[in-house]
Amino acid sequence: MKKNEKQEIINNRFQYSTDEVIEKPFNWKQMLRLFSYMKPYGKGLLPLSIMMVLINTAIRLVIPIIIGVYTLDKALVDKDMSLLIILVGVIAGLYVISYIANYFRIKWMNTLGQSVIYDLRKHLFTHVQSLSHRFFDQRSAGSILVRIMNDINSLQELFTNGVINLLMDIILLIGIFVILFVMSPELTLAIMILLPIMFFISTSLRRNIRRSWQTVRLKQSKLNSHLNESIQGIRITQSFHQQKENMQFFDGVNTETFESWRVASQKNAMFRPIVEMTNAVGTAVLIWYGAHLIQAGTISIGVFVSFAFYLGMFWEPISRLGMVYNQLLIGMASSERIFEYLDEKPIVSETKHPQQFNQIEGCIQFKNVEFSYNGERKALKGINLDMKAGETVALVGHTGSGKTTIANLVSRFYDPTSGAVTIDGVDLRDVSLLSLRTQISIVLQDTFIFSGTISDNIRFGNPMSTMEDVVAAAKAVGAHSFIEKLPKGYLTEVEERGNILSVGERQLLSFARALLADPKILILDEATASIDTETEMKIQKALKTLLKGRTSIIIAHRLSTIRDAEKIFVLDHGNVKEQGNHNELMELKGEYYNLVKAQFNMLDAG
Ligand SMILES: Nc1ncnc2c1ncn2[C@@H]1O[C@H](COP(=O)(O)OP(=O)(O)OP(=O)(O)O)[C@@H](O)[C@H]1O
Repeated sequence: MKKNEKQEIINNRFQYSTDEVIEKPFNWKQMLRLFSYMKPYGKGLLPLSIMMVLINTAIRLVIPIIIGVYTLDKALVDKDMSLLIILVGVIAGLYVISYIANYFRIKWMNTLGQSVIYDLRKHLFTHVQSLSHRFFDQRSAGSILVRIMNDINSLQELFTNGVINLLMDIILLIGIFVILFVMSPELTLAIMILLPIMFFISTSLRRNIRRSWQTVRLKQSKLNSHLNESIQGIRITQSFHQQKENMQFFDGVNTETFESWRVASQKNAMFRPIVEMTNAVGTAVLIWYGAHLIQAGTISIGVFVSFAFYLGMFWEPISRLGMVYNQLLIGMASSERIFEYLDEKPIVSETKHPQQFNQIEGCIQFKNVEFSYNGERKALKGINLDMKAGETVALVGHTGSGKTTIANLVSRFYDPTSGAVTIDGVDLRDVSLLSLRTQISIVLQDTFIFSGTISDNIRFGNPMSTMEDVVAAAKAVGAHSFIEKLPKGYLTEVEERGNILSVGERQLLSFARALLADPKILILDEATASIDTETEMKIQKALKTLLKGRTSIIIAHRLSTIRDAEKIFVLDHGNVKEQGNHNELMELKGEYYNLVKAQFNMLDAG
């Protein structure tokens, strides 16, 4: 294979659904929404910071007048030394006040900015946690991370410096303009003629820059998705010795990110030279036309000097406004993406007055339930299921037949496309989600273990339970003996995903977790598919304890584990093909019989 072809294959090996470019014009409504996060500080930090800004700006505006008009034109011309000393003292005093005001402005603005970022991140994370499974089906974990971390971080600069700089610069500009105009309208107009030219050049750059920053965000999101996936899948990568290829892909994405940054910051950098060029032309106009006005006796030397001071001060806020505008553009792109998540409604939502499930029997019914994940292919095609309270029900069927989908609907991670799922006769759409999920525990084959101690993991569904409860639950499901052998027993720290534990041990842990949560309904998805016979026997014993007194749905490929189930549903392409207990179904000599026989033959052959 040619080198290029190989690179092409590598470049296409991972496809990440990147966020589409959200291309909208500058949106005041959105800005207001963003700034509404400052509202809680509207009576404290915000007015205090604004006050500091006003003090600082007023001082900066008044100093050139004192220097030009009073020091030069009065004290020096009149040779009034005592006035000169007073004026020097006043200027020094004003500078000290301005430094102090500046200190507090920076301090308070930083606190305000950090607080806004804290609130926004909290709001976004709380909201994302409440979203339905479909939201997470459609997005990579990496791209969600980018929004909660990077997009919010990029607003930090805007809230700590941007907003207040904007205010300060606008006041400065208006102030300077008014003062200049009062001092000499002709000279002001001569200099200001450059403003529209500058405005025109900078606006044409704006759109361009905005797009570039959006591209940067997209590339970053792709990079994050790949990083996240690479680390999660590192074991598979290493076992298939694909590190080099992975690195090549990473390198490609990394280079794209770098390139997009380069382009965006290059465009960004063009603002300053434009401003400086205008500054130079402005100074030339001032010297040429100002000298002419002095000669004509229209303005004094003091006014001319004040003008020079103000002109020096004038371009600085203009150039900073360009920077703030960029921050606003980055902020716009980020906030659009943040608000897009915040506006996402959970597709599984509660009615206005949902019913509380406090004490339930646990009788589950599926009535003509049809369901499709994507609106195209049906995962369930109008099925009817009847599970009595306290019954152990098994779902079997070939891969993709819809078993997990049934479990998803019982937990109401999705709503049926048509038909209804009921518990104790109540449609799940009318039940409070919290009260429903408190009644249900799910044990997945790929048990998720969180970073923390073993006991924290068992306690996950019932954080208030005592250590005695934790140990009792572990003993009941046969997990106690292996936990005891761990270096620190129940206090042993396990990292994310529980890598130090075997699959069977993780499963026993999740059984203990489920038992401690004491649910009325238990769902075991493929819970015993990947363990050895000895562990399986242990787990069978544990299961007996676990299933007692609960309605249990077991999804298992190992048919031996469901022999005792009161009812077995055999699924086929989203339909219920057969139902009955083990003996009835064996007698039927249908699909179930064939499945059992196939598995028996396979074991025999093995
Ligand atoms: N999140 C999803 N988005 C889109 N389609 C999905 C999703 N989850 C499952 N499907 C599809 O729905 C169908 C039923 O899937 P389901 O997970 O219920 O099968 P299953 O019987 O549990 O399979 P297995 O035994 O392999 O776990 C399959 O065709 C599957 O491809």
